[in-house]
Amino acid sequence: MKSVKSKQRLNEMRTPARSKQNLAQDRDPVQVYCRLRPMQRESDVSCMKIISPTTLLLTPPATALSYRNEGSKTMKYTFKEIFPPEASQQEVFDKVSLPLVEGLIKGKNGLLFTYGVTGSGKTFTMTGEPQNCGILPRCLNIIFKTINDFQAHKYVFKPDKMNMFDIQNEAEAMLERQQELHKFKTGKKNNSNPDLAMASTDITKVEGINEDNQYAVFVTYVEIYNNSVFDLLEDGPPISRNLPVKIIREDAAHNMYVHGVTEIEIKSAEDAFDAFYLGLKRKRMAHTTLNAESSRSHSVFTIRLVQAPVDEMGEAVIQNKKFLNISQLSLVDLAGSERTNRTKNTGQRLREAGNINKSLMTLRTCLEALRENQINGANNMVPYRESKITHLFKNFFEGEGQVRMIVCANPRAEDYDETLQVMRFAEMAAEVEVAKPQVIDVATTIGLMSGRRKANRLFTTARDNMARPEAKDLDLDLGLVYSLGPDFPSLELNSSQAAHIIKELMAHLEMRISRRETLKRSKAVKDERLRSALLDLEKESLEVRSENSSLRGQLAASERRIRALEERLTATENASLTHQRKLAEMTEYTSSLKRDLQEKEYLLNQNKFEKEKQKKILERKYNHKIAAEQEKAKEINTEKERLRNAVEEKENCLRKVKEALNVDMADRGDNFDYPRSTTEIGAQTSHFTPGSTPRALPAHLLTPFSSAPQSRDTPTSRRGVAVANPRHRRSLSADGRGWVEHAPNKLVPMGTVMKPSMTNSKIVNKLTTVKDIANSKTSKYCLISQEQDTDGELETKLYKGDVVPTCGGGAQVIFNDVEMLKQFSPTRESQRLSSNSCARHSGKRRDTASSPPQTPSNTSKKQRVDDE
Ligand SMILES: Nc1ncnc2c1ncn2[C@@H]1O[C@H](COP(=O)(O)OP(=O)(O)OP(=O)(O)O)[C@@H](O)[C@H]1O
Repeated sequence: MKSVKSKQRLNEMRTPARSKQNLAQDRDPVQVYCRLRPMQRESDVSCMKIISPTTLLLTPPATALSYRNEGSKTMKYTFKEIFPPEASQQEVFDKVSLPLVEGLIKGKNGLLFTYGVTGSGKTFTMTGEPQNCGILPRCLNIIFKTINDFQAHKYVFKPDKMNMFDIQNEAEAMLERQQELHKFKTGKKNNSNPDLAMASTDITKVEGINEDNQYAVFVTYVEIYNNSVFDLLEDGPPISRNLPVKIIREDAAHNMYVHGVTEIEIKSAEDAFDAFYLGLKRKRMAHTTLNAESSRSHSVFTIRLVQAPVDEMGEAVIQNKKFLNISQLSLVDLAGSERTNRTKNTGQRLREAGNINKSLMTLRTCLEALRENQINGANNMVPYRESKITHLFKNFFEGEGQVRMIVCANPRAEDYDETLQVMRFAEMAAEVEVAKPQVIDVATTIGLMSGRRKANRLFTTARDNMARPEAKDLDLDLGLVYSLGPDFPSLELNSSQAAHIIKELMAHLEMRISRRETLKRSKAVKDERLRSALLDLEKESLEVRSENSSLRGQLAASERRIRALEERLTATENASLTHQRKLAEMTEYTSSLKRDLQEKEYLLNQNKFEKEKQKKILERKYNHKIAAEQEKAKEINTEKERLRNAVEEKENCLRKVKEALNVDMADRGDNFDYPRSTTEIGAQTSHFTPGSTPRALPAHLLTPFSSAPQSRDTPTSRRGVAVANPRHRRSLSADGRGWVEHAPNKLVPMGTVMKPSMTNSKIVNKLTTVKDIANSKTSKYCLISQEQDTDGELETKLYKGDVVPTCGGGAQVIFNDVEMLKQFSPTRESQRLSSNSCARHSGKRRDTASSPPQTPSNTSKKQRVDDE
């Protein structure tokens, strides 16, 4: 009979659905929390104030509709708890969701939904952000942390497509795992998401897990859009316009479920995130296809935890579907409520808004009806079926479970009217009561002792340890496993087999009695052993105690020593502090010195830089000057070239004249022999050109008084035509530009008529300073010298040159002409003969083919010599 009863209890405990008899059960109100989001802009005005951890005050702004109707009447709303804008995700999770997860682990159902105006933070609260995850990822994390060591192998529990689960044995499960492995190898894609950073959130375990159960987690993710249910985890192509709409059905235990929904078995939090992100991705793709927005749909993520007890050996799951416990936690992110006339939506949006508002209104109506029924004991029909969302969660309100709601609110005044509606709904929802879930430990009802799995583990460890060589001397009794044997056989008494069943039962009971006796005996032996072990322990304990008291004495002495050391340490620390202070001062002083040094180094560098700059400027200037000098030298060369050309031209002219004269004389019968060429003339003139070879010039061009050339063979001489050489002036020829006349102190007066005279000149006897020639006025230089020739005649030479400024600021004299003045007596033969040598100049003698005219009046003769 006991077995029948336990069967009944098992059937009751399996699902969230409870029939009307639950009304008599303990009930809990729907727990409503409120979370305020931070204001987006500083200019936003808040219409809310938290006046206590549970009370919120709403003040209507002048722009609100309700202000027109009700004036500035403030409204107070009470919640289980209010989370201010600065509340963290962890805080919200700990207060709201952790108890639901604890319930789930213990086999209880839970429903959590976020409700609020669009943009009030529902999704932020439920899903969160990658680095600041919300309730959903935290739930997944903590569930897996808790059940990790007690998970069943994959496919041991398998959805039966009717909202229940089958249990497979290890071999079947392994076969399916292998098939899955093969599927993966043949290219099943991985949906891992980079946002999995959420997985790293550090969350501790939930306490109180039943260690004698094996667990498996299954998830589904559906979306309710325009009052149609879509499966977000369905395999296949991304959601298209032909969305397969799912229907809601009731299972054998009167639980509502989405028929044909994809339920994925999850083995780790990472797998769960993969599934969640796959759903999110499909949701976004679907919304893009449908041109919809995420806030326009309700999304429901359901975690189902299946647990079943392990057998008496503590190893495998008991292969009995009836022992399964299925608990579920549904996390619902409701679409944002809004007033259509405020958003001015049209077309598709208006339809969406209409559907959202309709489903939220249905939720409200259902809760109102429930509340009425609960308060007044009425039996009004609750219109769950009018909306998919209420239809799906009917069991939570009709059956057992914990229902929690987070009302998200944006405190800005703009949202006041919508927020007011949300608050009214929340107030009403908080009055609805839901039956407290009851959970029965199946194992105890069927006589299984707790700690089976632990015992099995210890047993296995001990057996493994015994196999180790160091344990061979140990006397261990692994003994019996304390179990009364297999399950009771079927106890259903029907007339035909009653005798047989009773017989079977008697045999079973006898076996159990004998087993009990054996166990008792074994227990007595073990008790005895335990007692002696305890005695040994007691003895050991006494020894330890005495040792302990001696150690205490030592400890006290040590403590005294430590105190003394501590005092010394304090004194040393004080001294150290003083030193540190000094060190800090010195460091400060050093750093100030360093700063000074750096400043000075900086100035030094600046000076250096300035100097470099100056140097560069000077170099540039100097280079300019050199370039100018070179330019000038080039000009001079060009000028010289021009003059040379002019001389050549004139030479040509003269040659032509000479030829003409020759012809003329020949006509007249004169036989006058002129030199044929300039080489015959022998007189050479050279311009001063640094590095150039002196060029030949006809002699008659070199002498100011040169007459027509006369042949030596010719007895008669004839005066030639005086030709003016523009370059070679005769006496008084110095032009008017600034001359420096450098003459010896005592010039011998010669009493000549052809006295060189230089106007605008400066006479110096000695060049003492550079300024004598290096100034802007001086451009010519003349050095006058007097010597005696071999005949004792006085010879005056004028070395003439151009003063050219140099780039260094000085001047150089380039000698380009020598004038010579010489007197001799016409009566002296020797003097006459030597007249030819007059054309000679120190080291550079010129031979003139023609002699100057031998006239008495022409006693003074001047010859020009171009010299370097
Ligand atoms: N408590 C909060 N702290 C910081 N930011 C928040 C908070 N609540 C909401 N937000 C921010 O506000 C914005 C809107 O939030 P969210 O998308 O969660 O609103 P919603 O109510 O889900 O909107 P909808 O109904 O349109 O989907 C997001 O950028 C989110 O990051």
